[in-house]
Amino acid sequence: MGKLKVTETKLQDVKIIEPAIFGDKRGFFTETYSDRDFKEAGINFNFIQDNQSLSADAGVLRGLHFQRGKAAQTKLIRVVSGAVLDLIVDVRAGSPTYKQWEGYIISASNHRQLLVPKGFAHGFVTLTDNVNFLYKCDNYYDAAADGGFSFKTPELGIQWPIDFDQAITSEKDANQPTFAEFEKNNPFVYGEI
Ligand SMILES: Cc1cn([C@H]2C[C@H](O)[C@@H](COP(=O)(O)OP(=O)(O)O[C@H]3O[C@@H](C)C(=O)[C@@H](O)[C@H]3O)O2)c(=O)[nH]c1=O
Repeated sequence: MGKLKVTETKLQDVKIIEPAIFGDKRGFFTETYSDRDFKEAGINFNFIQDNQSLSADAGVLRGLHFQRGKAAQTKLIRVVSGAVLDLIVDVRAGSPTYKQWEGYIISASNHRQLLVPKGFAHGFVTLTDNVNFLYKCDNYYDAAADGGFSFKTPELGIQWPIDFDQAITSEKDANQPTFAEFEKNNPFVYGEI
């Protein structure tokens, strides 16, 4: 039995990973990332950048984001304080789950990690104050390749657990193009990224 519990999701190539947690009277210990164990579990990426964001309040909404072209990123995300609803959309044209979305509760207490493949738009909304959100990426940040579309995407039927009037967002995210605009020049093709 491996140290990692890996669960497939309804979205093609998206996995939830739960490392072993060793609890005792002091608290717990866990290996949050072992290159060997992840590769043995079939999760074989060359993660080269680690990111952290702090969202001070519940109701912060970041997304929906991706990097285009050669700068596309696989992300391995987790939360070390608080809780989020992490929400991703498969935007790989030709994917069996194209345009499908799913939300996952990722929290400090459930120790879940989410593997977000290249060609997914990614975002999250904080469900608590003081969310420290960590993620590994297999490609460097490239401001020129940074992209996104609006979290308000009625055509995708996304159900965010928040009233958009209450969401705390960046200026950039408040002014992202619509999904329909994004789709006219969708750079992601299933099997080619
Ligand atoms: C993402 C990123 C941002 N930055 C800089 C750019 C900017 O000045 C500042 C804040 O950037 P943003 O507003 O884009 O940060 P944020 O809205 O938190 O962006 C992140 O959102 C989540 C949902 C993701 O999926 C990530 O890939 C990333 O897009 O940090 C870097 O230097 N390196 C990075 O890797």
